[in-house]
Amino acid sequence: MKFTKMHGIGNDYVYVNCFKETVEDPEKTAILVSDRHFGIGSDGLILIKPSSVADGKMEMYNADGSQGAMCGNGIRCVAKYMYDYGITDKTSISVETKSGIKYLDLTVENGKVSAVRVNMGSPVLQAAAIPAVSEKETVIDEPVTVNGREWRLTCVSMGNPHAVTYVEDVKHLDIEKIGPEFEHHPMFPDRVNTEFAHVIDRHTVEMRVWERGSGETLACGTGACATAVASVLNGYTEDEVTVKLLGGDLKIFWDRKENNVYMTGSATTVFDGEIAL
Ligand SMILES: N[C@H](CCC[C@H](N)C(=O)O)C(=O)O
Repeated sequence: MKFTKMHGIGNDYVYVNCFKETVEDPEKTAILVSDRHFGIGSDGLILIKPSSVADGKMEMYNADGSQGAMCGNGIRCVAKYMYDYGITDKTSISVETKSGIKYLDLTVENGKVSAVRVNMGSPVLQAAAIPAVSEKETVIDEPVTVNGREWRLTCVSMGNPHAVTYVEDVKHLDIEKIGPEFEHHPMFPDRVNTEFAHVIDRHTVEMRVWERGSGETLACGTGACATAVASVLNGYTEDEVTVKLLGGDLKIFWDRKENNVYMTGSATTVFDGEIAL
């Protein structure tokens, strides 16, 4: 199987051009290629496919083989791949996802995409996509007990479920211990992506993330959007927020008039390869 290794500020995936290749069992393939010792090493697998309703289609799988409904860092790399590898020559494109069609604007430098701005759509505050709290309108103060202490969650869906909680110190967080306890908490029957955020000022938040199906990643695009929305809802920041992650920064703007969240960030190609499956 031919593939391209790419990352969005360190959130790395194996990308397969399914305009040319076919992946018979994407769940199994995701587990295999994601292994950082016996495979290629990645946070998961992303298939770039033709679409009947958009310029392309993104199908995303976490490292454990579970399918994700949306991937912010991934869709920026999908757009870069589509332009750099000649699938499209447009600099404003659409990509079909399990969470609807997303619209992207590409920044091209020396003939290659260097950055992408994504309209990530409207945040779902009713937590309809988060069954545990779906009866609530806007979930700002959902208490949950993890690791013997109570945490305050702001639950936001960006097409996939996120629980944002605020901490004083993200650096010394025992995320390997508490991350899985949030991910598998009974209040989230579909599991959840959890963001541990610290507000730096009214335009800046730093954050670490424990992703559903992949564990701690260096960055999470949908998680950065959820964190920005949660920070505005809690009155901590303005509508324009730089989210600082281990792998780099993402610029998030929640356009309250449109009720759309815009995410701007880089996309990087590492290498092309071929793996015998
Ligand atoms: N783990 C996520 C999918 C990947 C999201 C993340 N890598 C991003 O950049 O948005 C989920 O199962 O909902």
